[in-house]
Amino acid sequence: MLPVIDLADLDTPAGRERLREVTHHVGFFYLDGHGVDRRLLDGVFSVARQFFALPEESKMSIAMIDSPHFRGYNRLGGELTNGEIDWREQIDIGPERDPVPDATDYLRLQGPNQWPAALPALKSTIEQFDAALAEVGMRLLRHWAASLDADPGIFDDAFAHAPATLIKVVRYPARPSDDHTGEQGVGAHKDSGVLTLLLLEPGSTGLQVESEDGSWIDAPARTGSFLVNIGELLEVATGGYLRATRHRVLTPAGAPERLSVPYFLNPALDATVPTITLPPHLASRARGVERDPANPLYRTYGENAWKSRTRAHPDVFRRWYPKEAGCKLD
Ligand SMILES: O=C(O)CCC(=O)C(=O)O
Ligand SMILES: [Fe+2]
Repeated sequence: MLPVIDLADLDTPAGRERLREVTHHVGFFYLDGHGVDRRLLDGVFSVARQFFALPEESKMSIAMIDSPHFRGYNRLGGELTNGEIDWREQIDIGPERDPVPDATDYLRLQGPNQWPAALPALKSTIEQFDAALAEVGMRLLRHWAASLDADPGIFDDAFAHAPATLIKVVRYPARPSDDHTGEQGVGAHKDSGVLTLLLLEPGSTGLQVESEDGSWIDAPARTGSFLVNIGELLEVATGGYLRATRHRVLTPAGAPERLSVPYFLNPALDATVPTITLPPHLASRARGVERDPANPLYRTYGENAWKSRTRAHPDVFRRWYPKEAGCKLD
């Protein structure tokens, strides 16, 4: 089973050292003691269920294809990971801001969300969820910084101004037992930001995490906990000391429905993630940042985000940025 960490234990040096070592080796853990009200989390699942139960045309009224900022709903089959179709429908929600005038490159990700007129509670519930999780995420980040002998506030500047958090509300439909077309719920990937807090429905299965020896371990839901993992930018900031762990969701024939709400804490689009100078006893154990020609890692968050958004949603990329998409995708 994956390790469990209680947020309250991180106030001691021993607790922080454990956080650091767990994230060095495994990169994933269950977080207890986060203090987020259970009623709020139940409310998130309740609006998620209501949204996915809406008629197709209501859901498509906020389709991502209509957003130049990659916000909104994708139906089953609307997203790719590793070039393969994922078996999930989802809404992507980011910070509610005006678009940047004449934006180029990744600044085009800034803009308004799309909210369904048929379900006003979605917006208010997600706003409360966002506020609660931002606080938990920032606390964790300060603990990580301290555990690496860095100034606990080293990440604050990058986050304080216009963080580009992404929230996904996701449903993997049950796969019929006679559907043998594939088993990719979401393909194996690293998260592209700094840190992810994943809210899972009690009882949900299908998520797997890659261990250090390359085998896959199951990460079932644990009641009352968030599942936490780091993203590529923390791997970059620590020279690979902390591990952005590859993970995937399997939905083989007969798999039950799964709902999840990943909360990706990210810095400002134009923020460059600071590099932490590790003390010698840690530096000697840093593995360096993984180099994968198919997945270049950038220190500016927006560049990383643009890479992953355009790759996951080539239809949106082509519709709004046809010239650029033509060069990259064809
Ligand atoms: O749905 C899940 O449990 C995991 C989703 C995930 O890894 C992602 O969206 O990045
Ligand atoms: Fe992920």
